[in-house]
Amino acid sequence: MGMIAPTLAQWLDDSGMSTSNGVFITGTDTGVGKTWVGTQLIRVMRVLGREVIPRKPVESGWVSDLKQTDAWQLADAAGLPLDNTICPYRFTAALAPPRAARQAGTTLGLQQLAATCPTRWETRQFLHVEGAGGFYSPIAHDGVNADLAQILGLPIILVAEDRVGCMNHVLLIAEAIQHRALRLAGIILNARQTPIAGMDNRHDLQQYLDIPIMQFPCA
Ligand SMILES: Nc1ncnc2c1ncn2[C@@H]1O[C@H](COP(=O)(O)OP(=O)(O)OP(=O)(O)O)[C@@H](O)[C@H]1O
Ligand SMILES: C[C@H](N)[C@H](N)CCCCCC(=O)O
Ligand SMILES: [Mg+2]
Repeated sequence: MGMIAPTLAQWLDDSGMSTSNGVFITGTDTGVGKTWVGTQLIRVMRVLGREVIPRKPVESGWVSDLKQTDAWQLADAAGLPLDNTICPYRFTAALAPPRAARQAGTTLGLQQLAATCPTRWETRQFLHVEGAGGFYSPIAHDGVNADLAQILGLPIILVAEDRVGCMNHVLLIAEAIQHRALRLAGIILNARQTPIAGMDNRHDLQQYLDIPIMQFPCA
């Protein structure tokens, strides 16, 4: 994280995150780096003096090796042990949460997921909520990630994999966020693989979006 931290701290300022009460982290897809980026964001928020309250309201694809779970990684970044408050709904099937829940013989509603998050917290604290999958992925039997973001009313950070094809996904989601009158605080273009020569999605997207866009390097 060493190299990225100062840039990330600046980006958190530009996006208003460093003074926000929290964030809903969404993605253009599953596996784009919401947890990867999120853990680094949490660590920088702590350096900036905030106490982070991590939440992964539901995690499907839950594995017995706890350190591989999103919930454990978010808790660890926040300096907390993993407990049931951080991620109370855990399903082993690596499917969309409502289907994974059904396979486990239960159902999961949006209000149950919203209730995993505090309704009040202190100014020094920062609520970090990671959704499941992408912005329009179903997250409960009665709604998609966007609906949960709307109930929580938190500003949104959109994570996309920095590759050819991501601009379409980013712009579609930016429009959906605007349509729902939510606030898109910033975008992170995460290079899970070495980007191909000549590509500059940050520059190109910035022609369309007046919000801070940051690139995350491939580790
Ligand atoms: N910049 C990066 N460099 C190298 N590996 C990365 C990078 N970003 C993410 N990864 C790896 O890619 C995989 C997917 O990332 P991550 O789990 O953060 O995605 P996600 O969006 O949180 O997925 P999910 O929808 O399951 O929550 C992980 O194995 C992670 O370690
Ligand atoms: C199992 C995976 N890693 C996520 N937890 C769930 C992703 C659901 C995506 C559903 C979809 O948009 O088609
Ligand atoms: Mg994740």
